[in-house]
Amino acid sequence: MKFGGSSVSSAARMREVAGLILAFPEERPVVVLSAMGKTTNLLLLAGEKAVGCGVIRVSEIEEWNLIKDLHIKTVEELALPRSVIHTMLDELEQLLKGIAMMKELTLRTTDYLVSFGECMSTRIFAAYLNKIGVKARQLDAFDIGFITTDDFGNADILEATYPAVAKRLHGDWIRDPAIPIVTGFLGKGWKSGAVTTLGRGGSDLTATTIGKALGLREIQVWKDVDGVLTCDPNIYPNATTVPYLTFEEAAELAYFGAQVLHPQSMRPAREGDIPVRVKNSYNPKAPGTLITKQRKMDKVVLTSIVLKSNVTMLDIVSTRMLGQFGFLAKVFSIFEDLGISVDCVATSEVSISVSLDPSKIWSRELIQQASAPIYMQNQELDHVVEELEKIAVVHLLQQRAIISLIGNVRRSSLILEKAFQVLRKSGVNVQMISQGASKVNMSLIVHDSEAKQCIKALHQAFFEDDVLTEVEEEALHMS
Ligand SMILES: Nc1ncnc2c1ncn2[C@@H]1O[C@H](COP(=O)(O)OP(=O)(O)O)[C@@H](O)[C@H]1O
Ligand SMILES: N[C@@H](CC(=O)OP(=O)(O)O)C(=O)O
Repeated sequence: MKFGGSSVSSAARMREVAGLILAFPEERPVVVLSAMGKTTNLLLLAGEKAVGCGVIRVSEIEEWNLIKDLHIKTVEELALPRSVIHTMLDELEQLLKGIAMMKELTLRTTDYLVSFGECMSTRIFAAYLNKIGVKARQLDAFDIGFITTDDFGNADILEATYPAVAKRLHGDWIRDPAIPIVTGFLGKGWKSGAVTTLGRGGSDLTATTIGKALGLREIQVWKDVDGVLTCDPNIYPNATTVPYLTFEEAAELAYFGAQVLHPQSMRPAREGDIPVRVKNSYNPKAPGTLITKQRKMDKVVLTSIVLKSNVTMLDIVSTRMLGQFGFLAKVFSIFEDLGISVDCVATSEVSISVSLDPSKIWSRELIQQASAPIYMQNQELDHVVEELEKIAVVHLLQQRAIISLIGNVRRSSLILEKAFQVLRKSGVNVQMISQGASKVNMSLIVHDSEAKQCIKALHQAFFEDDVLTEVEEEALHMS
């Protein structure tokens, strides 16, 4: 069972979560927790401020004080001794002073800094369960076998993790049975031995990794929404719960920007064929979303609409210095060399249009907060364009958005017909379309400023107009 930051944001929420775990007394759950509430963001901001504020003023950093007050208040309200987090808070303050002294914050130090969030939430929660008579054991993921690449900020879990984690959790249980309370989001770099993080929202991946390692019956991820919804409720509040999804649909949805699941989190669940249930810790009676290998698709047209904003597109037209194969290979080798990942692709004989994954071009944290400063985006993009211009004419299109229509591939013509009808009525011009042969995702690129309005119009047409048009009825009958 994984509980996200919103589920453990206060003492009251921790009591609720304890209640949810105890509601299944016959189960032997493994619990994964994220940092309390917005602690990860606060730690990142505190770190950035420490770089420039000087050692003496560290104690005045607003975010540091918010973190300290929240954790102390939680410990007090749960009637736990302060010693539960005392050492952690002291170490965290020392670290912030160290950053202030060095006047620099490397990616490696950033990962160590944000790890305090999960290290504290799990210590508090395990102490609380023990206090109410439920035997629990706090575990730091980086100490129990989560071995990752050394890509600080966005590390990948290595294969060796599965046997190591299984051995440790089994061993612990046999020696001294207790509910494991594991830090989400964290790992240990295999070369550096330092703490790494799995990318924002990475606790989902921690949970599915444990699920696969132990071959569990089900993985539950508890959030603050009734499951995976038909679109982001912050963009359009009429979004409704999607009751069933396949791993493939969920992975596409997450990869193309739905914040509700970590992009890589479906992989271990799919490999281990372990169902994932997304539930709402604020509304536990709601059935949530069940994600499995297969589901009945005959009545399914569209499943969900996802938005990825702040996307950069490159329109690359060959100068014909290379043949067609050589051209495509060269373009992709440039992206590979610069470590840039491509989301959508459309090609013709002599040109290729691609959209670039914003989180791979510049720092994830800056993207998370808002858009990165323009000078920073441009510096990194200039380099790509410079390389590409050796073989092509390149047009850079910024502030674009990818609208992904996740749905039934066998209904793709129907979905596209309806989508284009809606967009035409809204006066929106689609700038690029991308669809794989057997994929569940059709992506449309529009201007960022029009994207939210498009999502609303598409949602209304696909999910709120109860009467299916003639075309749809016909298509459904033909199946
Ligand atoms: N398609 C979607 N379905 C559900 N939630 C979504 C979707 N797209 C974006 N969200 C946002 O994701 C949030 C839940 O994800 P997250 O913040 O990572 O939860 P947690 O911190 O509890 O793990 C929701 O509160 C919602 O605002
Ligand atoms: N605390 C980390 C990891 C995580 O998974 O968080 P959440 O479950 O609250 O999205 C983050 O904010 O990215």
